[in-house]
Amino acid sequence: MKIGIIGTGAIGSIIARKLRDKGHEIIVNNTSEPLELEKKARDLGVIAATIEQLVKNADVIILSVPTVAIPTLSKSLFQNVSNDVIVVDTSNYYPFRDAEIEELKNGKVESVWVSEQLGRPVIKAFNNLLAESLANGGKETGTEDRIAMAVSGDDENSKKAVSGLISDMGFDAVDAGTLSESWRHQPGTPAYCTELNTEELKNALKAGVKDTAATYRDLVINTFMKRTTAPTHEEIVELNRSLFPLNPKNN
Ligand SMILES: NC(=O)C1=CN([C@@H]2O[C@H](COP(=O)(O)OP(=O)(O)OC[C@H]3O[C@@H](n4cnc5c(N)ncnc54)[C@H](OP(=O)(O)O)[C@@H]3O)[C@@H](O)[C@H]2O)C=CC1
Ligand SMILES: O=C(O)[C@@H]1CCC=N1
Repeated sequence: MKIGIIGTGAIGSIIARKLRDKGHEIIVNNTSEPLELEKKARDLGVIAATIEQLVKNADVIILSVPTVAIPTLSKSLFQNVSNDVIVVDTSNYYPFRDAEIEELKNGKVESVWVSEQLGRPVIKAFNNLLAESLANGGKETGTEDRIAMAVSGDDENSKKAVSGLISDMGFDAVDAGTLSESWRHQPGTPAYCTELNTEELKNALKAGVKDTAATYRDLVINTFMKRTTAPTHEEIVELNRSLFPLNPKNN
């Protein structure tokens, strides 16, 4: 497929490399000047494009930027993009990092808000695994205990297509329902950054509680901010798992 990735940070870069390796044609954009963007694209082994070229030429557009950057995208960016083009949102909202966004602080489902900002439907995916899991946790289809990733949205065919890309990256995809249900894999839920297999993730998605998610999200951040050293990947996964006593992967 022809895949446009907006944002070449931790997540955009990992997705670009992995899907390139699976034979997809990847075009990327970020906020850098053209020469720097070209260099980034060369390093990733993909093609650089302006954001306008990218949205014009991709079958799937993966938006992988901080939440706070989403309202800064041009309101006309997707105006002439066909409805057949799938837009995927990888974002997670962290108030301490992404500024105060009243609607999100008041509980609006994050990807519903993103969809409203862009003025078109989105599929939510690639948000409930840490960069380290995405980079190194992938396994071949059918491998025992393959890590699963949640995918939500309102169009079944789009979810199937994105699930195929998730599998290409080495993960099982679990359909988490409609976009309005996608809070079930936001930060602070049992499905978030807990590295579960398919059955476990299905149960974790069911067990989520919307009203407590923001409190758990902030508890994790505050716990790590009190430390003088950065947490390891294992420590982040362990703390997220420990928030939910029923997590089957708790020690
Ligand atoms: N890190 C993680 O473990 C995970 C992160 N996420 C979510 O995915 C998203 C991306 O995360 P991550 O990769 O870590 O973020 P980074 O900060 O590493 O990268 C953000 C990227 O977005 C680009 N960018 C910002 N604004 C724009 C814009 N207006 N137009 C084009 N590009 C833009 C930046 O460009 P430039 O390079 O020029 O600065 C950069 O390449 C976030 O919403 C995050 O919450 C989801 C799962 C896990
Ligand atoms: O979305 C994010 O940026 C965060 C970082 C740790 C997990 N997800």
